[in-house]
Amino acid sequence: MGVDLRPRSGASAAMASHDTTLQRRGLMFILSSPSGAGKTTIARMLLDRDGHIGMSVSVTTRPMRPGEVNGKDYHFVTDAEFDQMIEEDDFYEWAHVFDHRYGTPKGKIRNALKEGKDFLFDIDWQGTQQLYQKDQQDVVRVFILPPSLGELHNRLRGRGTDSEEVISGRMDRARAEISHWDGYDYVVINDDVEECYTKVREILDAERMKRQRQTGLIGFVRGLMSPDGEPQSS
Ligand SMILES: Nc1nc2c(ncn2[C@@H]2O[C@H](COP(=O)(O)OP(=O)(O)O)[C@@H](O)[C@H]2O)c(=O)[nH]1
Ligand SMILES: Nc1ncnc2c1ncn2[C@@H]1O[C@H](COP(=O)(O)OP(=O)(O)O)[C@@H](O)[C@H]1O
Repeated sequence: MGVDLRPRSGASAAMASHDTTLQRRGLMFILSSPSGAGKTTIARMLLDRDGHIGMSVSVTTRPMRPGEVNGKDYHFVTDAEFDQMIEEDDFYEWAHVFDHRYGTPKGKIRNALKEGKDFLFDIDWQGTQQLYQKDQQDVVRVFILPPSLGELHNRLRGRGTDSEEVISGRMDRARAEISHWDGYDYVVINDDVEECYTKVREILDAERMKRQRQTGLIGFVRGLMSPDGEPQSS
């Protein structure tokens, strides 16, 4: 039997006009991968195409790469500045990665989550574990794998941002990083970039719909069950 797609009129149009966008809690969407597998590429696609997610910009002591922007890709700081931030308890988490330190600043994340804002984190497995221990209910962990180690090497070379020595250090660490795949909720292989993006996007959309994140659901269902049966959408 077909579905009636004709425009609605009268009472049925009024019934259909309820705003059923329910209030929800934001989430902390973590993307991790061995260096070169494509998490920065996927993160940028999400930021460009989804107006509801913001980036958690990490602080790092590593030098800026050509094309990177201070305050957008990272907050680039000296060792002394990083030490001071640790002392002042400014980090949610921080870790040594390669020869440098990286950390997630506390900023305004907690309050923004309550208001329904989502945050994207490009952090490694150590940071992921720390965030998960602090805030299991808000964290969604996605691990991106390359289709092969040969392709990973090609991508690191093709990116053109690291010397051969740095690339070989990153390749040496790739196996160790991949061994943490089972500490994640989802694992996606980045072969074709658009396909990978679509899968990551589907994960994000489904996680946003989770019952426990939809804080407006209780009021909505109470309204439905009230004598007049009118939903309340906050
Ligand atoms: N724990 C933690 N790891 C981070 C943070 N920021 C970046 N990283 C990780 O540090 C690693 C190196 O990052 P980067 O130098 O940008 O190299 P890339 O992964 O090759 O682009 C990556 O695995 C990032 O996910 C952070 O705030 N905390
Ligand atoms: N699916 C893909 N196919 C081919 N090249 C890719 C793909 N995904 C990413 N790349 C390229 O590989 C390089 C590494 O990607 P990047 O996003 O910087 O990785 P990561 O942030 O994980 O270190 C970049 O030059 C990027 O354009």
